[in-house]
Parts: sequence; structure tokens; C-alpha cells
Amino acid sequence: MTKVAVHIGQPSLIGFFALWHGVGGVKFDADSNELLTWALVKVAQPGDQIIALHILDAATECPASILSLVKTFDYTLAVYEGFCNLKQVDLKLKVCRGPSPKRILVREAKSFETTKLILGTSKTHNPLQSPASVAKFCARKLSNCFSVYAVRNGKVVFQREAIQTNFNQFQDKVPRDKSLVHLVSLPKSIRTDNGNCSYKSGLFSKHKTLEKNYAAYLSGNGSTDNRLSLVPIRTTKDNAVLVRKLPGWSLLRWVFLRKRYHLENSSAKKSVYQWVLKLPSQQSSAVVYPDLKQNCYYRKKNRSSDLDGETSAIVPVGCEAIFPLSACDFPEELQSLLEKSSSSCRLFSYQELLGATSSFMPENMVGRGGSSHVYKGCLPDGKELAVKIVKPTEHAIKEFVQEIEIITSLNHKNLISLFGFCFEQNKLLLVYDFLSRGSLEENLHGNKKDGNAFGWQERYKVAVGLAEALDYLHNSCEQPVIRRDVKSSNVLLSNDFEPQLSDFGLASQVSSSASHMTCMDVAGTFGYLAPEYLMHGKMSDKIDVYAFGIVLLELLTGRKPIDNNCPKGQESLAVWAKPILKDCDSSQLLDPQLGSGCEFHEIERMVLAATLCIRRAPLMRPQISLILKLLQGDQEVANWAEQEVRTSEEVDVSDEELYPTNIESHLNLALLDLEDDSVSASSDEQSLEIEDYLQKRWRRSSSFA
Ligand SMILES: Nc1ncnc2c1ncn2[C@@H]1O[C@H](COP(=O)(O)OP(=O)(O)OP(=O)(O)O)[C@@H](O)[C@H]1O
Repeated sequence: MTKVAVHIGQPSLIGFFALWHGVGGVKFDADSNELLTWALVKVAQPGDQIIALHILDAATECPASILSLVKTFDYTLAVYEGFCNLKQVDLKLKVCRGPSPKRILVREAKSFETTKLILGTSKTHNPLQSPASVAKFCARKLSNCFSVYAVRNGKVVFQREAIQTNFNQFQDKVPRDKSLVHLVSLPKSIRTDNGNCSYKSGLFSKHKTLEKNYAAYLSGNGSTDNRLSLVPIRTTKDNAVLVRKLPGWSLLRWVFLRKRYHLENSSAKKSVYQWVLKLPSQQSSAVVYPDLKQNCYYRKKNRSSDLDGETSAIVPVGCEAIFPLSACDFPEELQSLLEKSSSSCRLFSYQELLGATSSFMPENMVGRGGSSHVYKGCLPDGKELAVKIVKPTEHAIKEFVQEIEIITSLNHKNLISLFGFCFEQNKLLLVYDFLSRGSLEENLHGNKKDGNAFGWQERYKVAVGLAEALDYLHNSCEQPVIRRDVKSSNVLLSNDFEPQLSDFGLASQVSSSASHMTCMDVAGTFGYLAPEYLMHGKMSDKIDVYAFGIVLLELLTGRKPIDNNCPKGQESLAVWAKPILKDCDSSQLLDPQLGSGCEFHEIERMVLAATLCIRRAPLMRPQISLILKLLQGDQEVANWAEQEVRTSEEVDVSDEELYPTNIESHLNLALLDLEDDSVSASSDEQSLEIEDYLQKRWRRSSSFA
């Protein structure tokens, strides 16, 4: 399988080069996200390969930055993965270091035989270098086969179009598996002059086990320059690190396992290309689970089991080999949390959870998320549990503590409650009540799909319950919480379809005075991400409202937020549904699985709610409290909502005329938002007035008390 695109007349490779001098780590700030989104939406064509290059500042680089890089890339790739699949572009992120970013750009462009270069500069990291001046330099140094653009704030500020194409030349030279040219060469600090690797003490000093593994790796096989190549098709003289669109975990895993691969599979002579194709998918990359203790023990005796000789698939290797959590004392925060909530939340020992889950027997696994595996368990008294094993990552402990902190401070019937947790070295586990019907996603789109059991009444109950949970989080709990990752897989269903919002790993507690903030790490799930959050990292409670709107659409239509099996142009649920919502034609919208028993007024209200929630401009989206009232059948709010949808119709129509939607992606909504501040602003004001008016009415009217 090769991903090299052959599109006559179209670019096969696009180099997207943002100059970010990473200071104290690699960060994809709002500028970088904006530039990458711009390149993907405006320039990339199906089949293109995009290489996003980050230039690291060697002076400020530290081991932590290399490690945080993997995580940052994971986040970024996860956010863009859906869009890239949809648009059939292959996105790769690459990091280089060196004294002259301009020269690196030229060299990289030549080495990848890029046809288009898009340059931008992160204002945060590199305020001095203007993208236009760098682009001019590159244009001078590169032949006229290359198009060069400089982009600032979503606008092209320099443009040099290619005069002749290097397509043929490209086609001749590029190996068939060109798209898998991924280089992970060693950083300068660990190379000797002859290009071989040398271990420089202290490089990984904060990560002792990592250090040990690394040293072990170096001491073994490896006189080649590309020892750390993820796919060593090409050897470079540079000091580049490229992280491919693979599960981020695989990178570290690969880095540390490759030696063994060579030693133990050298006779197999499998190409690494083949090997990579056999890597487990992100979903199946069980890397670091403490539940595989027995396997670890077995592997100590027989190391070759780290890589399955037959399939070349990587089998789990035990947590310490991948990302060790440093041995640390029981965090004070957890201790005080336990004391505060001892009646509802208890500390489990790992042994106890091993017993409850039959040693995390594979048959007991009920689901997996991006950073966890979940097992069903049962205590001796018969209580059923869901035990979530959290992957140990660099920030795992912090996030683990934060999740416990947030979840134990909340109390609502539609929020999952934490039954307990386990914190032992390298083992982070969360213990919840077991919800027998699994997630809403499974009930709508997965193996628990059953049109008869999960009918209209049940779906409406889920919508109202979820709105109640969000209303509580935004407006009623002591410190407001932005949930950030509202999606159907995070909604669990009890036996009688009472929804419970789960997984507070990304939740953020916000001060009630801060109406919105900007965050650097855009995290969440593609298909549910509000445009302003995806594009600018603008975070407010309205991003939850947007995601809730997508869940409402899922409930109404039975469709997934992004479905690559849908006809072209209809893959994005939001983009597909918008014109139908505008026509108020619910018959086109409704899930065919929904038989009779649909209550017309409820459908109408849910359609209105979804229409308002997925509005592009955040301030045009009502507060969740208003949506809740609408779903609960408040006639006054329903009248307002109808009027609101009708009156804003024209704004939407003119927007679509201005910006054609043929890209048919969620991301183009983001761009509309970016380019259309004037429309948004005036609409925002209008919406504020209405909300203000209604708030006042509620205060006046006893029926709203
Ligand atoms: N308390 C529970 N009871 C029953 N099943 C559960 C429970 N918690 C989680 N699950 C199952 O495990 C799956 C994974 O849950 P988890 O919260 O870890 O991940 P996610 O939300 O799907 O993904 P991510 O963490 O990437 O957002 C859920 O979709 C659900 O099927």
C-alpha cells in the first residue's frame, strides 16, 4: 500500500513550513494551528502529502522538549486526523534543528521534492522573523519548480508560483513508498563527529528508565546513521526528528524496540516498510498496561516476545519500557482528596483490582479510549465496577490528580461518580460504577445498536439528561467546569438509559469571572470541536454547547459526526445537516431506525436546539441553560428559539454565498469564522440582547423562578 498520490497537474507534496523556534518545548500555538489549518483547507488536494516542519531552537532544547514533542504531535495529529482522512491527505510532522532556519527550509524542500512551500512564523516563538522575508529567501534559493507562499493571519503575504512543474522529475525519482520516508535521526547532542551515536549523560537524566533503555539501545547494534529511523528509507546528514502519523506511543516504543527487532528478527529480512504497515492501529496499541504483568514476567524470560516474530506486530512491553512514571510519593493532593471524600471515594490496592477483574482478563475489557483501557470488574460483595487503566504518560500523574480533583468536587445524577482509584508506582487506575449499557456511541453507532431498545423516548431522555449535566457544570457547581470533550463515547448509559457524562481528563475548571480563555493545546475529538476552539484555541462554555449540538444531531439522525462511508460532501454531520436544519425538514433528518413513537413536538425542539447549538459564532449559541429549558418544553423559550432561527437565516445564507462549502469539511466552518468577524460580531450582539432580554423576563416572571 502506498500513499503516494499521482495527480497530474496537482501537487503531490506540500511542505508546510512554520518557523517555530521552540522555546522550552514544542508548542503548537494558535498561530501554528491556524497556519496548518490554512494549508490543509486552502491548498491541500486529495492525495497530497503535507509535511509540517518545526524548527527547534537547539540552545533551549532539553530532553523534556523531545519527550513533550511526541505528546504535542499526538495531540495535533489526533485533532487533524479526521480531517486528513476525510480529505485524503497525508500529514506528517517533522522537527529539525540547526542554526539557520532559512537554510533548513530550503534543504528540506529540496530533499522532499516539495512542490509547494507554505511559510508562517509563530509570533509567540519567533516574533522577529517575518514569513515574507523567509519566503523571499527560499524563493531565491529554490528553482522555479517550487511554489512559495508566506502566510500571516490567514492571508497570503508573499506568493511565488511555480513556472514549471517538477512533477515528472518527482515521479521518476520518488520511490513507490515515498510517503513513508520518515526520519528520526539523532539529536546533535548524542552524536559523535563520525556520525555514530554516542550517549551524552544527562540527556535523559530526568527519566532514568528511559535513560537506561536508551543506553541499552545504544550499546547494542547500531553503527548506522539512521538507527532511530522510524522508516529508514533515506539517511540524512541533518539532525532531524520526524514523527510520522502513527500513534505517538509507537514512536517511543519503536525507538526502544528496534534494537531488539534487529537482533531477533535480522534473519527475517522484512522491510521496515512492511513492518510499519503491520503496526497495530491506534486503537489496538496496548502499550503500557500494568494489567499485562504476567506477560512482562514472561518477557523477562523471553525478550523476543516484545516483537511478535510472525506478524512483526509489537506486543505490549510493560510500562517501564515505554514511559516510566517516576517513583514518587503518594501525591499530597490525592491524600487530602481521599480525606475529604472518604465516604464516596476510596483507595484501592492494585492487588484488589487484579482480583476484581480476573487479572484484567481480555474478555473483561469493555472499551478503550485514547489514553485508557476500561475493564469490567466485580467486588466480593457483588458490586460491579468499571476499572480504567490510565496510560502512564509524561503528564499522566498531573492529569490523573486533576481528574480525581474535578470529579470528586461534582455531584449530579447525570455525571459519573468516582468510586475510587489506585495509585501505585507505574499504575494509575480509576474505578467507577459500571454502567451496563455502555456508551451512547456504542448504542447509536456500534455493537450495542438496537433501534427497538433505544427508541425516541430513550434518546430524548439522554438529550435532556446530558443538557442537565452540562447546565450543572457550567452554572451550578461551585467552580464552573468546561467539559471540553463532550461526545457520544463519553456519555454512558444506565440500564434505564439515564445518561452519565464521564471522562473528565480534559475538563477545565474556570474562574466564574473568566468568560473565555485561549489555550495552547487544542484537545478534543474531531467532529465535535467548535470552530473557534479548533482555529484559535478560544475556550469557553460555548465549545461544550457546540459539541452538545453535534450529540443532538447524532441522536436525531443516528449518524456519526464524521463518517467516511458517506457520499462525498456528506461526511461531516454538521455540514450535511445544516441546510436540512435550515429548511426545518426533520423528515430528512430522522434516523430511519426510529420507528413510530416519535413525539413531534420533542423532535421539533431537539431540531431547534441542535440548530442553535452548532452555530458558527460562539456568542450566537445560547447558553446551555437556555437549551435545557427548550428541551424541557418551555414554550416561551421555544417561541424565542423559532424566531431566532428564522431571523438569523439570512445571515447564514449570505455567508454560504460568500464562502462556498464545497470543501465540505468541518474545518471550513472554522475558516468562515476566522474570516468573518464582522458578521459574527454583529450577530453576537443581537444574540446577547435576546439572551439578556430573556434573562430579565425570567427574573420578572414567577413562572420562571
Ligand atoms: N463506567 C463505565 N461503565 C461501562 N463502560 C464504561 C465505563 N467507562 C468507560 N466505559 C467504556 O469504555 C470506553 C472507553 O472509555 P473512556 O472514558 O476511557 O474513553 P473515551 O471517552 O471513549 O475516549 P477518550 O479517553 O479518548 O476520550 C467507553 O466508550 C465505554 O464503552
